[in-house]
Amino acid sequence: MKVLKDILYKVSLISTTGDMEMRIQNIVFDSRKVVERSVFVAIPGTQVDGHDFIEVAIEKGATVIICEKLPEQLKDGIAYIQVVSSAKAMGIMAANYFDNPSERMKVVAVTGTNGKTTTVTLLHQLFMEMGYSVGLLSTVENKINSEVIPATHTTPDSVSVQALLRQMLDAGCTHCFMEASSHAIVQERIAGLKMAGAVFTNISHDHLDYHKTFDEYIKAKKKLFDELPKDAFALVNADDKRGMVMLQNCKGTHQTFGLKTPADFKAKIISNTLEGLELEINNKLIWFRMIGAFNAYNLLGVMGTAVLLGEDEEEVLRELSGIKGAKGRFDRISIGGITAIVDYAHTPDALDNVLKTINGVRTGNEQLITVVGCGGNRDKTKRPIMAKIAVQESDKAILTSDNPRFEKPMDILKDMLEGVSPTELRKTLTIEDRKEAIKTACMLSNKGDIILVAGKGHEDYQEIEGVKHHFDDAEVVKELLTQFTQS
Ligand SMILES: CC(=O)N[C@H]1[C@@H](OP(=O)(O)OP(=O)(O)OC[C@H]2O[C@@H](n3ccc(=O)[nH]c3=O)[C@H](O)[C@@H]2O)O[C@H](CO)[C@@H](O)[C@@H]1O[C@H](C)C(=O)N[C@@H](C)C(=O)N[C@H](CCC(=O)O)C(=O)O
Ligand SMILES: Nc1ncnc2c1ncn2[C@@H]1O[C@H](COP(=O)(O)OP(=O)(O)OP(=O)(O)O)[C@@H](O)[C@H]1O
Ligand SMILES: N[C@H](CCC[C@H](N)C(=O)O)C(=O)O
Ligand SMILES: [Mg+2]
Repeated sequence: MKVLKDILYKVSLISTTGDMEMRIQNIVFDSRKVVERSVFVAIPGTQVDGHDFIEVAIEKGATVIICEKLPEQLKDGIAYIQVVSSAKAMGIMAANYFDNPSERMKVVAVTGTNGKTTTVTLLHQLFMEMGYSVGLLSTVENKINSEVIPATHTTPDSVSVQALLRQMLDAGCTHCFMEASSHAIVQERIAGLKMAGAVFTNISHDHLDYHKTFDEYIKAKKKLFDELPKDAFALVNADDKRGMVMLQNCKGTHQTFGLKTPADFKAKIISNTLEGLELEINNKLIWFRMIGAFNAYNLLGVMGTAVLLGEDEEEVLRELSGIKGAKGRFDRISIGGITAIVDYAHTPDALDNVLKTINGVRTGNEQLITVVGCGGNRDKTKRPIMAKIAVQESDKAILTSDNPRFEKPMDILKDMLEGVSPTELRKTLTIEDRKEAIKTACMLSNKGDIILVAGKGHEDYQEIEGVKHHFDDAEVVKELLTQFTQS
């Protein structure tokens, strides 16, 4: 058990009332999870305000309340701590509670619209191959070396982040590679973390439902770099025009990577096929198993990070050359002469990149059929753009459901269809049921054809009205292709 005043170290306080020597059990931000002697942190959210649950939390046993606005009536025996930002205070308190694990490890955060999971997964695999004990926080899974801890978010809440880092430290980890989503940065889920470095992959259209404007979305990513300490490195994609924006107010060491503009870490694409990428780096030709020009950026981000963490560039490239990447990112399934690609592209830029990659390597004699949908209760403005890209860059597009969440799938499909011109409707099908959509793509395919199933990648569920039903694109594709090519 910890003492209250100790976990408040470095928190910006407005006022305190009550016994600062109080012993506390844990830190919670959800009144439903309060136990005896909990610290309850009241956070204003997107749905409700945590301040409305202060009384309930006290009834359940909370003895410390962290809040931005003090309740009108203060209760005896309870410590009330007023702070500027409850979310930020929670991150710092969680770090103190777990004895600041990030100060004893090298933690690198990766942000950007696309490529975060790929970059951190490659880094995790690379450092494991190089003999380190390594932690991973990612959309697909969290890991302590090879032990998998299921992930619920791309970046967990700050208490979970610190608890996981503590477990990593206890397991001997020297490094942790983590994704920093824009939601997490704004919601201060990474407050209290000491970063050894941060990486910016790129920024393109996504999450405008949450950030409202593209400027606000850029600001969210930039906050990660603004808050880096002096001894950290900031590695950004120089070919993305927002790369330099990230560095504007960054105190850390500025470093860049790129394929087009001069950069500290640069490469040239020599060949790009469905088998992999050949890159020229520092006058050496190196073969990688990753597919698509966009992965050249991810590889450069990984190489730059490893070198900035003090690793030998030659060894890094040797190991990186053999690594495969994250699940559900350009996964190829070949059955009966038909190639299916399962990919997590769920933004316009990602879909465009994946389709351009496929179009760049195909012969043109085969058909390319794309099956894609858009998630419900997420940025609506990306829907027509994604449909337009799918239709324009494929021979046939089958628009279908992704995770409809609490929206009606047909409403999402209507938004998508807004992006398809009347002439392109000829090559567009709309099939709400995702399995039927994949089945139709398989039935329409002949030997040599390519099917892209985009949007869900590694996800093994389809979320409908709050319930996650088992659904795995790769599994469905394998089952149907086997059925059709054998009959
Ligand atoms: C929109 C969003 O990001 N929401 C996150 C946010 O919840 P919120 O602000 O909506 O919370 P709220 O329901 O309004 O409640 C406010 C406060 O009252 C508390 N409360 C609420 C009810 C109650 O009875 N008692 C109580 O104490 C809540 O615990 C909370 O502290 O804070 C929660 C705790 O950290 C997150 O779980 C939740 O993620 C939701 C589930 C979510 O879907 N988030 C997605 C959009 C997300 O974060 N995605 C990014 C990746 C995006 C990407 O880059 O692709 C991620 O990092 O995963
Ligand atoms: N560097 C990149 N630039 C553009 N597109 C990319 C890049 N890397 C990956 N992609 C595409 O974006 C998709 C998602 O990649 P990845 O999962 O690595 O991104 P992410 O940033 O972690 O996404 P999320 O925000 O959902 O966590 C991939 O399936 C691929 O289609
Ligand atoms: N991290 C992203 C994942 C989107 C994946 C896609 N399948 C969807 O459900 O929209 C989000 O929460 O917006
Ligand atoms: Mg991710």
